[in-house]
Amino acid sequence: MTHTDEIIEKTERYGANNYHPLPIVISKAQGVWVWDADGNRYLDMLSAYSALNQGHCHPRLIQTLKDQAERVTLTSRAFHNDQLAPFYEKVAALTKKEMILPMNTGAEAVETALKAARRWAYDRKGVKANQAEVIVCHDNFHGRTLGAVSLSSNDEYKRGFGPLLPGIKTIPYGDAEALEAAINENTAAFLVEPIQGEAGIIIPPEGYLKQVRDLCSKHNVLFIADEIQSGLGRTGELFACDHEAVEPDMFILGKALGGGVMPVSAVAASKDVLGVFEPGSHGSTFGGNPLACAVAIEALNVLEEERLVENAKELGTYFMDELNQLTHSSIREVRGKGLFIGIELTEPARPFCEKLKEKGLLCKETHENVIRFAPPLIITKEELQEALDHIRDVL
Ligand SMILES: Cc1ncc(COP(=O)(O)O)c(CNc2cccc(C(=O)O)c2)c1O
Repeated sequence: MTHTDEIIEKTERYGANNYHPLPIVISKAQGVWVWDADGNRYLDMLSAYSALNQGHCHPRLIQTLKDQAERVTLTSRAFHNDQLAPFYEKVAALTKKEMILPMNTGAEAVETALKAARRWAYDRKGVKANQAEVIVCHDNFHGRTLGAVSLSSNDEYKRGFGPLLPGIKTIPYGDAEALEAAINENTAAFLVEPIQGEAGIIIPPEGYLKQVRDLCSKHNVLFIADEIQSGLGRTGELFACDHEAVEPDMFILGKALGGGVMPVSAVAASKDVLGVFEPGSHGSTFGGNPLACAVAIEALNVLEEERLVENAKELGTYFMDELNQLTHSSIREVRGKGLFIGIELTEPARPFCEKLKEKGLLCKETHENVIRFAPPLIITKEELQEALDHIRDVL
């Protein structure tokens, strides 16, 4: 039995069966590369679903982690710490928002956004108590907590977890008319992924985000952009909303905000929105901890100073052009923006992901028949060409 086999056997013996991972055990990682327990090297084309935009174990992030870990790691919010204010300042400048609320996971930030939107509806918009509604899109993915799965249209995410949150309306993605029809005087917010990730890299029609912006302004509804997966350079712009020069009322950030080193998420909005929270109304033990904040500040510095957004735009265009020349009969569509790309097949994608793994390329199927490619944004053209060599062998 190999070391890989031993690890997988123990995982299956003790671990809850809530994932179906590829049969690979990663024991080392650096940049775009990972190594399995038996010393085989792979090109990571998934980036932990866009949490590793800066690449694995970025030296600047590891050094920041070590330095901060020797100073202070956690204070709770019962006291100030010297990393939180600089984190606030950095994220506020990045999002052009007045106020930030720090959390840890993406789902926690989504829950925060839902609470802020509902309270804003009651305290600022005058919606009657417990009547606030939030509009979301079919095939959304906003996390696995009970509030987040209440938003989902996917039964496998919801079965057996009821009763779920009331006050949720679901409309087709990309349909601005459906949004206007769903809005009423109780609508607090429209929560949307500017590009849907887990649905299979679904890009809305050109102009959709601008229509959303105009409708939400017209009807005094909060436009909340969940940029946890699409943000921080992934699509070739800083935020996916930037493709249409649209400013949402609220950004939800996560994943690469922590540089793939620490769980860090945040909600960014105006004082009018995030000012609805008063002491004791919301919080988190680890939210805004100094270790996470120090790493997040450096993760954003790396994003800017290593020009990762520009790299994603330039290499994303190259990658898409090359993928569009594939001729495999099972390819239905190649779609994406920047280095956020999906190949939709006419058959299950899993076997192709397993073949690519055998070639030394790691990716994962999403929604059964889509292969998603989302490499770290530090990837070079030469590394992308190596990935393309493997992809051409399989597709
Ligand atoms: C758009 C979006 N919003 C919220 C979340 C939730 O973030 P957290 O996972 O940090 O709570 C995501 C997460 N995206 C995502 C993608 C693929 C797998 C998984 C998984 O739960 O294993 C999660 C996401 O892609």
